Amino acid sequence: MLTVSNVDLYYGAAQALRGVSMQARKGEITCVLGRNGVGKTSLMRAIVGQQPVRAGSISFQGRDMKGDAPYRRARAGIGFVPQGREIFPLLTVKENLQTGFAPLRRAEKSIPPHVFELFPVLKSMLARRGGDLSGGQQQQLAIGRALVMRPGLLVLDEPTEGIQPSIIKDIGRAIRYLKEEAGLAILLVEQYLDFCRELADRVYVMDRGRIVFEGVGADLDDPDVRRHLTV
Ligand SMILES: Nc1ncnc2c1ncn2[C@@H]1O[C@H](COP(=O)(O)OP(=O)(O)OP(=O)(O)O)[C@@H](O)[C@H]1O
Repeated sequence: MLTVSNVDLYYGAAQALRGVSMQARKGEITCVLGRNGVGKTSLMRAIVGQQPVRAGSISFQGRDMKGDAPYRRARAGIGFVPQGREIFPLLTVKENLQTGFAPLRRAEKSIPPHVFELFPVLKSMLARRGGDLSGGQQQQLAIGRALVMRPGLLVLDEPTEGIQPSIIKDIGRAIRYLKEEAGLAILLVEQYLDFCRELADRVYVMDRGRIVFEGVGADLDDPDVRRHLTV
């Protein structure tokens, strides 16, 4: 389980997170929603160690992670699919997947079969360059690369952004499989409300650096919650 407690995060003098507390549990999908610029990406970057926090604590499976570098968190089981995917355009699909080997022990350096079962397109495109894939295929590759690290927690920052509906369905199906069959904890940032409502066991809504609502997927129909999400 991931536990974030009272986290403050600053960019220079500007405070992006204000006393943020939340949890993501094994076998559950936790969605973080909110308008543009409210701090969702900052929270994900704090969790995976890409952005230092000034106060508060972040623990995963009972271990304090706050001062740990990103590779240590990856090794501890935190996988990250960043906003914009950040795949390597000049490396092949296979090489992109193999970059996920970095935190693994020698005996573990293989691509788990469920990566190709969830995203068969990756298998048929192993020799293609990442940059030649469509946006949706790149998103599947970014998820596949995170799965190569055998995470216990998968953090996804807006996986449906700019993706065509058929691939959004595939990604939704994959996320549900990873929760139900692989027992992962899933933490998902989303702007796409219907996607969250369908998938989420637990939702957090952010506004101006704070968590302003905590509930379940069905609560997304509540007008008070909608108020925080409409521009
Ligand atoms: N590297 C940075 N340097 C300075 N300010 C930043 C930086 N990254 C984000 N911010 C600011 O921090 C605040 C929160 O941004 P963040 O990207 O976390 O929000 P978000 O909810 O993820 O937005 P979006 O939905 O647009 O991705 C914003 O005011 C943003 O301008």
